[in-house]
Amino acid sequence: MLEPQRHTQATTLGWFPDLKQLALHIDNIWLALEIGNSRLHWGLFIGETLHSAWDTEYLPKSVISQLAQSQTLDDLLLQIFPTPNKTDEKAQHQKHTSFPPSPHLPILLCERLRQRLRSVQVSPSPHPPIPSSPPPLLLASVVPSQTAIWETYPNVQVITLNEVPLKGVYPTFGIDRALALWGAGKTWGFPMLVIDAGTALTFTAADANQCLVGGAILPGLGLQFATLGQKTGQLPLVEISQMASLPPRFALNTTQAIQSGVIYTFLAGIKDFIQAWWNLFPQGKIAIKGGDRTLLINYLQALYPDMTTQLIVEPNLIFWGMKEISMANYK
Ligand SMILES: Nc1ncnc2c1ncn2[C@@H]1O[C@H](COP(=O)(O)OP(=O)(O)O)[C@@H](O)[C@H]1O
Ligand SMILES: CC(C)(COP(=O)(O)O)[C@@H](O)C(=O)NCCC(=O)O
Ligand SMILES: [K+]
Repeated sequence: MLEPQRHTQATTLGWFPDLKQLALHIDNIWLALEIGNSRLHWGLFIGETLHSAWDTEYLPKSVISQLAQSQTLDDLLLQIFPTPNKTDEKAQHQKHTSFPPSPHLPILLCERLRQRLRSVQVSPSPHPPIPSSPPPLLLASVVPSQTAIWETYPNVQVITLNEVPLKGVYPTFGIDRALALWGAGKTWGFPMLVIDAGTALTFTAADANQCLVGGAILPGLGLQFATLGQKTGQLPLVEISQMASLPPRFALNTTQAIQSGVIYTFLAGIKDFIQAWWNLFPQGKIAIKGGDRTLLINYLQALYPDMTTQLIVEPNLIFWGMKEISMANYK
């Protein structure tokens, strides 16, 4: 399987060839926010470089209105990631769930950036300007109630479907699917199929002409377990985290029977879509994203190793799509 280093690692400041060049970009810090049905996905960009990416839970309305008052980037990042005091560090960490990099990384890196910039002479000003009051926020959301809350942020631009140059889309097509497909295709080429293992599992494909072929939507892994737990009289709520390895297919207890039913049909369904895709486009590429991508890839690898080597795993596809759109807007 390909996990391209260039994209999946949070780019460190060292990525910039020299500090003067970095200083030129310091005014060009912007935040990308994708609102999914489970949580928020954040990207911190310096110019065209994705500097870091992380996930948080939905933020309360009160925090969002405070963000609008932020005078500096530090203020803003502190709102998104309140600095935990020593006693409730663990609680804070759990509240602001994230994958690595740590939620504090942007703050630490911004501080490091400031320190380094202070030591660089950049004409005409000895201290290059630090971005003032809320940096631009590029927003893509599939949750209208959340979009409404974030529209109160002063420097927000909500991306709509007509800004994504993908051809042949239908009016109710999800902006997350459009951006992920666009980002993947622009990065690795078309034809492209994106599999998003998020709240919903989605398949979304475009042909060599960058035209939507179509796709499919079904309940994601978490939703499948949750629905069985919630909508039946005597099935327990099974958590994904309880499944340390593939369960026996023919299970002899309830928990494993649920795990087996959900996971084996999930994987078989994905395999079937992949094969159908390759029947249509033998050279078609496939990229996988979403909160359950790692689990999925590990199990796909165990069951169908040959197929898995051809999959591109990339959590930040939507941010590549957003970057393309923002670059096009500036041209
Ligand atoms: N800390 C977490 N919070 C929520 N979901 C998580 C977390 N870690 C892993 N997941 C998995 O991610 C899936 C949701 O995927 P994600 O891409 O975050 O959703 P969305 O983009 O729809 O908000 C869930 O099925 C869950 O199993
Ligand atoms: C299918 C989705 C619910 C997926 O959302 P997610 O699981 O990523 O939160 C979202 O893309 C959406 O609301 N789409 C609109 C319908 C469509 O794409 O046809
Ligand atoms: K998503």
